[in-house]
Amino acid sequence: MSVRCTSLGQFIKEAQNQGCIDEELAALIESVAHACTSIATVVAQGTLATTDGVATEINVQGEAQKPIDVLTNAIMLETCERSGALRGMVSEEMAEPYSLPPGSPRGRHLLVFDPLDGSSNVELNMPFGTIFSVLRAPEDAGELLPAHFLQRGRQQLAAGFALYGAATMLVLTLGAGVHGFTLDRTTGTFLLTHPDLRIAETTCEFAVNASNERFWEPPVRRYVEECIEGRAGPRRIDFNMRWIAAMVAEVHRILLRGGLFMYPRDRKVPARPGRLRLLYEASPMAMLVEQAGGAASTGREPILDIVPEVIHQRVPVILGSREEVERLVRYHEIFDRGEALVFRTPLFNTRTLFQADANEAEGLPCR
Ligand SMILES: O=P(O)(O)OC[C@H]1O[C@](O)(COP(=O)(O)O)[C@@H](O)[C@@H]1O
Ligand SMILES: [Mg+2]
Ligand SMILES: [Mg+2]
Repeated sequence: MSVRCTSLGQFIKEAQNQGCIDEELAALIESVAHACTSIATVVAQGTLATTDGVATEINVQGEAQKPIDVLTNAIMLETCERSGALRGMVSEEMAEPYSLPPGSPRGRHLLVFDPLDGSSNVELNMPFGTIFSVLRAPEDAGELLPAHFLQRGRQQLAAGFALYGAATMLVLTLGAGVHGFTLDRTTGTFLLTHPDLRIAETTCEFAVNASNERFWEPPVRRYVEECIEGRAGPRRIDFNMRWIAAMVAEVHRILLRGGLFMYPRDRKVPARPGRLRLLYEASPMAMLVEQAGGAASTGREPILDIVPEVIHQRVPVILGSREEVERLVRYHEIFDRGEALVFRTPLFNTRTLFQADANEAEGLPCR
């Protein structure tokens, strides 16, 4: 059978036969894929899918909750609670964990998701997606508690996202590589079109919301400044920049052609350390990126090592091609040791001896 003919169902069955996943997890992944197919059908209707695109509520994040956020959340809940694989779910759109209704078949897993990532793109007909992560439920089957979801990213059993673009794709890891499936709309089946995705180790493309530059910490400012200086700067290479405003689409691009994505720590909202949520944005994406040979860090620790404190916790995110993430981590280390990070200011364009030496002294490759 050619690779292009392998369906998601066959792929999951094969993983089950090889002992990589059990029957319950297989059923859960099928349910998530089914939910994403339903969401793809709904969002393909564009603004016709909901009566209006105006925010109705403020969610637990303090962000405007649009009708399409509510609708996609309901599709995820209703489809996945029937899988027989779940004890409960956490969603970006719900303040508390969701317990299965009485009588629903129960299982030993927890599902965590962002039903619509990049919701500001919806009314623009630009790409957005759904992010999900699967955790093991604790053995004791008592009342479902938020604490049950507070597991390190390394404990994820599976993670992935659906991208609703011109084509709908499901990108998945079961802990052994990353595989991309494209929805065949004629049959409603996901087909394996991108097996074993690997992130290029080096890149000259980065993605960051540069309008936040004044709120960043010095290591991030130095990194971006060096990229922007291009061939004339210490990196000696011209970089390209992208910003789609949907993490799903940024990570998808990075899986296909390398790159760096970050939503770093900033001082824009001093009370929060980052914009993206750990459990259902940063952790699943970090698992995918690591499984594809890339790296994912806050700048100070690997995202997958963070022990969550609350279910809607936010963290800084820097992920993608390994060499670039490692460079940013080194810049954070230099800064945290109290050593100066010197900038060439655009106004005076000064190149200090320290900066020229610093690159060589740290062994940073000047390309
Ligand atoms: O362009 P901005 O406003 O900085 O925000 C973009 C970021 O916000 C997000 O859309 C947040 O996700 P939600 O749409 O789920 O709130 C990320 O996907 C993206 O990286
Ligand atoms: Mg999101
Ligand atoms: Mg969202």
